[in-house]
Amino acid sequence: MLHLEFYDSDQEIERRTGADIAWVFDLEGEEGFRVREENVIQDLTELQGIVLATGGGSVLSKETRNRLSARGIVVYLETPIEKQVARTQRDKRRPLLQTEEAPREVLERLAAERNPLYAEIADFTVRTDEQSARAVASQIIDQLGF
Ligand SMILES: Nc1ncnc2c1ncn2[C@@H]1O[C@H](COP(=O)(O)OP(=O)(O)O)[C@@H](O)[C@H]1O
Ligand SMILES: O=C(O)C1=C[C@@H](OP(=O)(O)O)[C@@H](O)[C@H](O)C1
Repeated sequence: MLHLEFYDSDQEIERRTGADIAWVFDLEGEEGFRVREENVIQDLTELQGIVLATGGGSVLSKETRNRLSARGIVVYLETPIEKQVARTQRDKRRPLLQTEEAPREVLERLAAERNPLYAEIADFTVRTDEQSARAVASQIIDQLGF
């Protein structure tokens, strides 16, 4: 049976810094966070036999996009804005959403900038709004042909 190790770029940043993501944003701003994110993804994409969940903003880096495309099979988990709003509304750990601006507007702005970048590197896309996380995972496994 195939065994894949799971990594998450945010968790890896938190492990290396000993700080949570919100704290990294507070101390170093988004710019500092993005440098850390790029470095972590550079290291993790050197590994084999892993599943890597990246932060949603990681694709803003061209180097990261190139590394993900070159080293892995990229699955774009597509979620409509409506669902993104619902799933994040009680979560206080997302610094980009802790602003005066309405979450929906922020999410729409981020989507407009990022969706073309997700599309650019995705090997395939799975919608996450119509099914449970388990069903999404099973659909990905089917698509991969494992
Ligand atoms: N397919 C799904 N069905 C229902 N809830 C989901 C699904 N996928 C994610 N969620 C929920 O949405 C929230 C955000 O998910 P998360 O995986 O943290 O998103 P991301 O890492 O992309 O920001 C979590 O509370 C999670 O349980
Ligand atoms: O979209 C973004 O820019 C971010 C998404 C977060 O990760 P998730 O996509 O796992 O929520 C985390 O990296 C940080 O708060 C910034």
